[in-house]
Amino acid sequence: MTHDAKQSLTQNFSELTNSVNKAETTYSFKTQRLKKIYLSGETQVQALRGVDIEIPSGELVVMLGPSGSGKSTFLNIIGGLDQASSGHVYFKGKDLATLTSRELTYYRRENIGFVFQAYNLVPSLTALENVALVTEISPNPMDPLEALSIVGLKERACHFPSQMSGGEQQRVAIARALAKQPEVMLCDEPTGALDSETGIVVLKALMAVNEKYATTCIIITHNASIAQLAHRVIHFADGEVSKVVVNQQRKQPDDIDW
Ligand SMILES: Nc1ncnc2c1ncn2[C@@H]1O[C@H](COP(=O)(O)OP(=O)(O)OP(=O)(O)O)[C@@H](O)[C@H]1O
Repeated sequence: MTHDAKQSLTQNFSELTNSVNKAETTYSFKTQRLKKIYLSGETQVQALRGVDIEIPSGELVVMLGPSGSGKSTFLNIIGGLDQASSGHVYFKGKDLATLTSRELTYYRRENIGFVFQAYNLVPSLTALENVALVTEISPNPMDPLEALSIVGLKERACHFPSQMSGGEQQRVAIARALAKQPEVMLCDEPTGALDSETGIVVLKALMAVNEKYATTCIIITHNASIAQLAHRVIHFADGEVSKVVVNQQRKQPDDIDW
């Protein structure tokens, strides 16, 4: 695609999201009757059974629920990695279902930072180069070194992934997601592979991102203690939201029992 075509698409999407009803813009996401059915041979799996939820901008949200309750499916759909079978996802008021696949690519690239349990760093690139990979294709990136500094790794910028611990590699992955200055960070089990001490450092990095940039952070975890850090806790059960709890008091990562 030519540079002009890219610019035009980017502009179109910005116009789409900027032209939304102002009342909607305090929410990063709203979903309505969101359903997802996976077909596996002759079997149908109802992963989401009609999820209605609002996720306010700037919040740190934790999603809890048993294995298979639909958390990752939900995250993948709101992140534009997968499509719902029916229902709606509104990002700042704009229905994702109306976007072409190309617009969806721009939506993901410009608005969403992904962090997964696997760090997915390029082994032959330094920490700084891994972060710079993303900033090179982002319209509004921050300096990669600044992103590394927010996660406490400025001094490790020239190190390769093999020279870093799991927690450090995950912090590089967070810096990489953060460096494009996304509206939202979607984190699927970001501490799943880490011991408690390292996990706490990673959670501190995510909280720093949420506080410093008001980035909406949505974190899936199996560790119920992590819910104490959140503004809002969304419980999933059997493809539905079973409960939403707004924490009146939040804890700091150092104060939770892992
Ligand atoms: N690509 C797929 N094809 C078929 N079924 C799928 C697919 N992805 C997920 N599922 C099924 O959908 C349901 C919800 O899965 P999902 O991964 O969203 O749950 P989860 O709450 O994230 O689980 P976990 O905590 O184990 O990651 C499960 O029954 C799962 O087996």
